[in-house]
Amino acid sequence: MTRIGPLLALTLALLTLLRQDAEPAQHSTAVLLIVLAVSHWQPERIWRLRAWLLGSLLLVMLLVMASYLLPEYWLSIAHWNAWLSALPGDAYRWRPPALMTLALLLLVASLQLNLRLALGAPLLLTLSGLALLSQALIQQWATNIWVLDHAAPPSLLAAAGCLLTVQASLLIRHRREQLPGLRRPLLAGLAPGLAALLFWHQQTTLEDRRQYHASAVQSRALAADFERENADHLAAMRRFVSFWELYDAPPSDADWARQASRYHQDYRYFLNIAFILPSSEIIRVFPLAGNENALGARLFDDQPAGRPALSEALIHGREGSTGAIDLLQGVPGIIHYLPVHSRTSGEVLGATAMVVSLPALLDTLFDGIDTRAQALRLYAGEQLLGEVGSLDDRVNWRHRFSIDVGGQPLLLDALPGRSALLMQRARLPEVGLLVGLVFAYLLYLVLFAYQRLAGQHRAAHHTNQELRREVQARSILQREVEWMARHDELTELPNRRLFMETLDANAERRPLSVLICDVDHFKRINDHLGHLAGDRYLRHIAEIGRRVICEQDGLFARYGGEEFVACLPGSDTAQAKQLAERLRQAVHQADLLHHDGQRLSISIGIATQTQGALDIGQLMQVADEALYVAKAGGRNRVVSGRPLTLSDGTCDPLSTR
Ligand SMILES: Nc1nc2c(ncn2[C@@H]2O[C@H](COP(=O)(O)OP(=O)(O)OP(=O)(O)O)[C@@H](O)[C@H]2O)c(=O)[nH]1
Repeated sequence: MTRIGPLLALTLALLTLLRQDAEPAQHSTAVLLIVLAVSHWQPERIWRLRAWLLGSLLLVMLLVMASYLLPEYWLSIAHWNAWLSALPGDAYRWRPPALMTLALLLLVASLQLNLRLALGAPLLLTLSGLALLSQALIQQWATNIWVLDHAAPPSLLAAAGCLLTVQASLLIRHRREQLPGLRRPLLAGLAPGLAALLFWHQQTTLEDRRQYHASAVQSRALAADFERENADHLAAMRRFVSFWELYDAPPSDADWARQASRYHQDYRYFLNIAFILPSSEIIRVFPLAGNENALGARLFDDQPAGRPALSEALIHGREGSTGAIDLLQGVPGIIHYLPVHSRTSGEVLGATAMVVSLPALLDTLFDGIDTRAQALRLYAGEQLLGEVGSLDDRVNWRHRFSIDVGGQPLLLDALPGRSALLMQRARLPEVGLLVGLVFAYLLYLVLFAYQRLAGQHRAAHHTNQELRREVQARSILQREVEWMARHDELTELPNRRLFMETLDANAERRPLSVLICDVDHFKRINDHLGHLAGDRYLRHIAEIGRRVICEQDGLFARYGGEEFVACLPGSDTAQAKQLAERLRQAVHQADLLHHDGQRLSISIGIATQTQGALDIGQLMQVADEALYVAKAGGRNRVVSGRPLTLSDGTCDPLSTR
């Protein structure tokens, strides 16, 4: 599609360009499409050509859009025409329709933006599609009272559609992974874009109707002027006739000339004012100059077209009017015949003829009318009686009015000129459309940026959470490691290290006792009941030790293997012995049996320091010796250690009491 599309668009545009009957606006649109189609190829060596083509296109289309937007009093159509005088015809007629210009402008812009999502290319393409679609739909709903051409022909719409499809497929192919995130900004941008298009359509239709009705009213006023002028000169001629009725005889030459000249002055379009005898002979005519051939003419014979009207006046004594006929003077005109009755006898003395030259009447009426604003044509039936104004560049409107001229119907056609209508035309529809589209574009950009930022924020938040979880896991691990460094995993008691640290921490405390407890014949438990049972026994002893020792604010720890130790700050030998005894008994009474049913027991050695500097090594050694004594003494007993030797060489006298 990316190769065939531009080729197809190029062909369609070329075919339109070659059509003889195409409007100038179609030619210019076709040229723009051809340049745009060529810009879709990306010649590797001459990539600058493409940038140059697109830049020029953008400039041209911005100028065209400006011509739709700028108020007439800022930059008049005459100015545009003067600048573009090199183009044949009226430059305004070369201007592509507004929606087509917009659709192409959006296509060029999205190509210039390299179809980047962050710069709004998807929205531009969608809006361009909407502009093309609405043109196709407008053609269906055409009201035929457009001032501006709103729709390009189907071939050009199809060409633009091809280029749009090419760009859309390129965008989908290259930015596929980012498309799912586009939904929200695209829909949000489309809503005001669509509203702007609808607003434009509604406003432009209203403006067309307003201009149509305004020009119809203007033309109707002209028709009314025409009828009024006709009624005025008839009324004047009736006054003229009543003067001759007072005269009661055919007028003399001098009198006729004097009276008729006044009326002729007021109504310049009277070719002449004549007096006709009942025999239809013209005996008086004013002005004589130019009407010499009329004087003496017998109208029944010489102007048969006017005979019925003249008979009305001369035979029946009523006003008669010829309608539009060819006059003796060789121009189209209307003759009104008004009978002149004798004041005394009432007989018809003759008739006054008022010969109206239609071209002169039209000149009088249309004097001062802007012939660029409208062309006027006057018909009698199918016969064209006169016209003013050029018929070039007219909109497709015709206001037709029937005018009663002395009982004869004439038709007045008013054909409004396009450039005058453009001058009076409001720019609101196009301005509204542009403002709406700019708003839609900005909304897209804001939402797109917001969505992208929100995505980045979510990713950062996710990473943060991961990091926090990692830190938590590591700190738990750290605590576990720290705990394990100071505790025994099997019994969960403090281990040897924590025991030593506790002793260090209580180095100043006196008295200070330690117990070393050893399970009696534990090997037998392992051997006969298995290591798992041995472990369970150790955990049970640990539980008993923790309960008993911690009650006295002491620390019960596993020293290693089946050996436990207790640190009893503030306990003298007696208190330590009492506690050790309670511990021993508690273990002995627990439900811990050897395989042969004998109760499990422990032996405990005690060492107490009541004064002097703490010597942990000696303290532990004394307790160990006491344990040895307890073992040697038959086990399941508590033995206090020997007195400790202080650093000054004296004995700790209270250490065994
Ligand atoms: N199940 C188990 N056994 C252990 C553990 N640590 C040490 N032991 C066992 O404890 C036993 C200690 O035995 P010995 O040192 O010979 O002493 P004993 O059998 O308790 O006899 P006396 O101390 O002389 O009363 C050994 O069989 C070790 O394998 C442990 O964590 N779990």
